[in-house]
Amino acid sequence: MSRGAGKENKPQENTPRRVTREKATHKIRSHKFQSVTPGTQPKHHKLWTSFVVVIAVVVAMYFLKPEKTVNLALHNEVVPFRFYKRHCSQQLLKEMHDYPNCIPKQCGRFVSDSLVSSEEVDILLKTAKSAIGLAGSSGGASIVDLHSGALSHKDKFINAYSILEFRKLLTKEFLGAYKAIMSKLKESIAKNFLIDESVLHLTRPTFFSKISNITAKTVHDEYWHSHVDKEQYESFHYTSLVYLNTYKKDFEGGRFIFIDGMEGNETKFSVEPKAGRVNAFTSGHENVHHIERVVHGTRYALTVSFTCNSTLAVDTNFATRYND
Ligand SMILES: O=C(O)CCC(=O)C(=O)O
Ligand SMILES: [Fe+2]
Repeated sequence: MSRGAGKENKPQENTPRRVTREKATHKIRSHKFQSVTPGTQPKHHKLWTSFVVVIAVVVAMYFLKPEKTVNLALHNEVVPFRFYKRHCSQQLLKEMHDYPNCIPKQCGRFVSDSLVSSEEVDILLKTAKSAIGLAGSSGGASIVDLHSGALSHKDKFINAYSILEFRKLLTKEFLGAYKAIMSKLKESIAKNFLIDESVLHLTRPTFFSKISNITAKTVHDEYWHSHVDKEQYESFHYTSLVYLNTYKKDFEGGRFIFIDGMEGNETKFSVEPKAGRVNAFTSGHENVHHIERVVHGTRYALTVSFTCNSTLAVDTNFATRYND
């Protein structure tokens, strides 16, 4: 371990290392009570110093080891399509037992910048800003779910459909873009997880989110905890996210992070949000994730969920009755 000790007790040919180490230890012990001449440092002190330094470095390296973060998609690159395969978790397979045709033939995650057009993103972002702007959480995270009408308001939720201005936001242009995006997401999820599209159903919550660095006031504002979507939202089997604005340009922090592996030996995969980018994945334990805290600016996204359970399906024609 210590270079000094190695030199001083250089083992003879055929001398087992263990014996040599014992000698070194003995030597150190036998010097224990020797007096020290001021200004000089006895050899055993040097040995101890080196030993302590080496231990400190090893401990520091263990605790300060650089996090293994792989970039799945950077904000300043164009990702036509990128798939990262994962083994399906046992929990997900067990839970999907009742929906055999809906079980993914491969689990994992994919990112695509080519599914949603910039015109569609503009329409979604404009509506998300206006809708959440009608109320909004007093903490850092607000949502509006178009299907249930849940809209964050201070420290609770109100029904957005009770607000006339909200209903007016559901224009034909917006609903057309929303429906088109839903069907592209569904098609792409079915294609990439190798299932038939007919077994997938849009479900809720499917919602716009707005995140800023305002201090959390309730648990609903604490968006940064790592979680499994299947546990957080029971209806989810497949999750997709459409980012409506861009990391580094519109906000700092707020990257989406997949966390693979056991605690202490994790590998993280980051997806940097970018306007129009889709991030989709199977909703089980194979895709534990969290959002990094937003430290500056405002992040907007749309969470879209699909279920295999047809009794939990929601309709994209949800708003037509309010819009005639
Ligand atoms: O907005 C995101 O990037 C992720 C949101 C999320 O993890 C969730 O809604 O469960
Ligand atoms: Fe999530």
